[in-house]
Amino acid sequence: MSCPNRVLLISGKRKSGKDYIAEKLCTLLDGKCCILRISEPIKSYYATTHNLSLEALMSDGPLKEKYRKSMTEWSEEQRFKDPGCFCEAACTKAEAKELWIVSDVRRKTDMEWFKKTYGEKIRSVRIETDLETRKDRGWNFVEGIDDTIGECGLDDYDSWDLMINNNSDDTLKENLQSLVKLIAI
Ligand SMILES: Nc1ncnc2c1ncn2[C@@H]1O[C@H](COP(=O)(O)OP(=O)(O)OP(=O)(O)O)[C@@H](O)[C@H]1O
Repeated sequence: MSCPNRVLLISGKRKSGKDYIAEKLCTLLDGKCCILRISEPIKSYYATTHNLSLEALMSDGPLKEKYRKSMTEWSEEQRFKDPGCFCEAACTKAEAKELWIVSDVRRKTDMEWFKKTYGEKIRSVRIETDLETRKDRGWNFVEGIDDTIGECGLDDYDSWDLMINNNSDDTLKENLQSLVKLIAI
């Protein structure tokens, strides 16, 4: 496993814009970072066993929604055996870069694993986005997803290093500046 100087953990509700912010930040830091997704090893398994395109599962398209529930159930079984298994699998595959951005931290066990593994290198951000905006971006309440630990596990976490609003691009520049400051090595 390669070792970065900084690990930025991004959390937020579905369609809050975690990937969007991660990609904007990554582009701004041109070449110094890479984005990790804890969901990647889960989707990788699914793509292989269901003969699906991993790319389509990773993107913000309908395939991801179709399999989300069943992937969540399978991943819960794996986490029951080893809570950090997908965090570890995502890090094992990551490129050697100064900064890793983990764009889908969803559970307290994720936070715990990263803190235990990368200690002082960790910075965390929670993205807050209004319900109406998330709906405009395609979110709607799905029983078995939006009321589970994978979506609500960090709702009551109160030790974020930074909280940002992502309701529109009006605050994007300001948000990116705050993030750059936060990850200063
Ligand atoms: N500030 C923004 N301005 C315009 N569009 C945005 C903004 N933030 C996010 N979006 C759009 O909203 C949609 C959802 O964003 P994104 O996929 O980043 O959310 P997410 O939190 O990663 O969602 P999920 O948890 O479902 O993976 C995308 O189409 C993205 O382009």
